[in-house]
Amino acid sequence: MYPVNEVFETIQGEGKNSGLAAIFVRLQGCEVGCSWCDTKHTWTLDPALQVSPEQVLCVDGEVGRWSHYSSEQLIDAFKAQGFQAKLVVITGGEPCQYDLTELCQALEAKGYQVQIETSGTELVKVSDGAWVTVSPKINMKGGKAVLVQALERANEIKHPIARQRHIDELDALLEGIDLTNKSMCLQPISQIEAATALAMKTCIERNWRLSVQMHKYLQID
Ligand SMILES: C[S@@+](CC[C@H](N)C(=O)[O-])C[C@H]1O[C@@H](n2cnc3c(N)ncnc32)[C@H](O)[C@@H]1O
Ligand SMILES: Nc1nc2[nH]cc(C(=O)O)c2c(=O)[nH]1
Ligand code: SF4
Ligand SMILES: [Mg+2]
Repeated sequence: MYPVNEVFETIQGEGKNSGLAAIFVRLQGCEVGCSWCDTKHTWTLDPALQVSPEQVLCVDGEVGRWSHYSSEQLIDAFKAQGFQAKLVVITGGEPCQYDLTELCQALEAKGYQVQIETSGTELVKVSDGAWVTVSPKINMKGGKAVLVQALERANEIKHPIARQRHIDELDALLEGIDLTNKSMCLQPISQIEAATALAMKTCIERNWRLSVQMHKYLQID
């Protein structure tokens, strides 16, 4: 069973899959504590905020409520909601605090492509076919060996940046990691103008991809 904060269908707004229709499954719980996190309501698994399964089948806003779901119950819920998307994005919170292998396999058996959004602070336990996006949280919980496992498994590295220091930290982190076949993205933190300008400049220099959190400009979830 997985603690689910919200399930909704929208357009993937980040990374290489930007623009694709996607079902989002947001798992509750994260211990990393990024100061600029845009989903702080997912940090705590508060027993007082456990609700019935039907209540998480819509966007949460900022409440932080959650309910337990098995893989089969999630797939049944997608059907009951009439969702059409073929991409399922598992995010959080930090989804990799849970072993996601069985969930990925159950979704893939039903024909879904699975994408995982993770911080690299926990070992990545997913199916071989899952598209893993690592948004590395440097100098935070987890430690170097865990982060290296996540970076090596990553299909995509999507780094949130505001200042040059963040790019320098990423470069140091990626030393020794084989980037062949990895999609590289820079994502400006919180639509800050200077961050966006720096991300664009660096993406042009390096032939990387700009990820602007399209959903925030579109004012959708
Ligand atoms: C909310 S996190 C959940 C998944 C996982 N905990 C992680 O950090 O990758 C989803 C994505 O949003 C990014 N993010 C969170 N807050 C942001 C912000 N204020 N500006 C830009 N990106 C942000 C994260 O870096 C991550 O790529
Ligand atoms: N539309 C949309 N795209 C997203 N891509 C990653 C998201 C996330 O919160 O992990 C996210 C999200 O919250 N909404
Ligand atoms: S790791 Fe992800 S969910 Fe956790 S605080 Fe950082 S951005 Fe937010
Ligand atoms: Mg988000």
